[in-house]
Amino acid sequence: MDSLKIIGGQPLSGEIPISGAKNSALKLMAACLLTAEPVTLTNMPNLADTRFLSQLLQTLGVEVYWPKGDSECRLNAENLTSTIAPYEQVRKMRASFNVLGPMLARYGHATVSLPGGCAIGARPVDLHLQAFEAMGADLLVEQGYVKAAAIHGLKGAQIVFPFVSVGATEHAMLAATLAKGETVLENAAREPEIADLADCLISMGAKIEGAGSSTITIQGVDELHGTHHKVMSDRIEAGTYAMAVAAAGGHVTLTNAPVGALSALNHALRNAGVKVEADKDAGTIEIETTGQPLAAVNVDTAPHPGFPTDLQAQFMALMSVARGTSIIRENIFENRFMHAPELSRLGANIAVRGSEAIVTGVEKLKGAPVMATDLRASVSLVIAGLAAQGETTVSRIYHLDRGFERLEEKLSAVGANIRRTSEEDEG
Ligand SMILES: CC(=O)N[C@H]1[C@@H](OP(=O)(O)OP(=O)(O)OC[C@H]2O[C@@H](n3ccc(=O)[nH]c3=O)[C@H](O)[C@@H]2O)O[C@H](CO)[C@@H](O)[C@@H]1O
Ligand SMILES: C=C(OP(=O)(O)O)C(=O)O
Repeated sequence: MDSLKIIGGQPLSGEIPISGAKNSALKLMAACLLTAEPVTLTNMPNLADTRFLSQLLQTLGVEVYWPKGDSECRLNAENLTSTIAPYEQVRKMRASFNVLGPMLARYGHATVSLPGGCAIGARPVDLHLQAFEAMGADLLVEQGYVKAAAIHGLKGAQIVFPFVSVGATEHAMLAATLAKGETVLENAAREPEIADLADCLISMGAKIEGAGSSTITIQGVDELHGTHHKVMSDRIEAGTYAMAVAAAGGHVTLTNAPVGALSALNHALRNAGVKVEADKDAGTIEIETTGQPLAAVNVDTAPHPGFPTDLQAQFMALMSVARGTSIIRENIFENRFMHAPELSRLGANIAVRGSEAIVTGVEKLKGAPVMATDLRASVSLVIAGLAAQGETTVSRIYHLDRGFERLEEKLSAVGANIRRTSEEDEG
């Protein structure tokens, strides 16, 4: 199993290119199931998650042309050979559940295992299922699988989500593109990845209005066609590197950055005393520290445009070295503080009380062996390791490989002392 060895204390300087967004790419890949024509996605991130989904799509009969390391991926779902997505593949990743809606909408039936994903809470799929039922599907949940049928096709519906769900919004939108009549999604998620998915679907012939707002209206069409679509840049990756620079110190420009999608983080970083310059035309975000200690800042995670839960662990690592006490509230997932005890191994002072973490900044963290527990928790340990004195070893980094493309290469290029080791290297 691979680990990362980090010698902290090096300031970072230079440029970090931001990859395509994992959380957008996965739903865009699922969209290929809606059409018999090829869908070509560019700016695709090469990640364990996107490669897993490509394997699942191939199991269903999708022809995938995606050479190793390439950022262009061509998907052709002309002839599906199966509409059953098996447990062994779906359990690995939450977003693989999103193949259900497109297959149900195009073929009138689909059987998909209940999903896996990061262990950050219970993560039921009841809102997804309620949306399909409202669209006329018959559902049976049996032996860990959702069996869905809509023999005469899905029909448009008025769906009011009781709370905001990114996955359910995307899933209902995907299915509604081929339903008969109008679907209105109320209290829809407003994450930038939803607008990216809608843009791609519109370029395939879908009729969608309001994506990016809390009411999305979809007029179903009879069929969709192929398209070329560029995956949006990863705001979580960009935010993570911004915090790595803030924690380690230095001056870095993030290129191909999702300018405009990170306002809650930028606001928090500026309040902490970090210089943040976003240039929309150039697609860059410049991050620079002043040499002064960071100020403690409170954050509450919330659906977009609030502070993203996927940046909460990284912000906790940053606040571990700020001056004063910050309160971090996690409002989206009920079990997303697993990085706190690991950060404490490096000397962080964090008390967790329910959905609140009280972080009292220390002057210096000290390197230690730590273990990654989920994707964003893992990268928070990398950030802390970059800021710490001495050597930190982060083990179980297969979590990191799910969502960060060439992490150690990108960080080394700006001066970080970080390298990947495998058990064989250790002898
Ligand atoms: C692959 C992907 O894009 N993952 C992202 C997506 O996850 P995901 O789409 O799973 O997150 P949701 O927005 O759906 O989850 C929000 C909350 O709603 C709950 N819920 C959700 C659906 C449902 O049917 N019932 C229910 O109770 C969840 O348990 C959670 O507490 O959005 C999250 C919130 O921004 C991010 O942290 C994840 O990185
Ligand atoms: C929680 C995440 O992913 P998933 O929803 O696939 O578990 C994430 O990207 O931070």
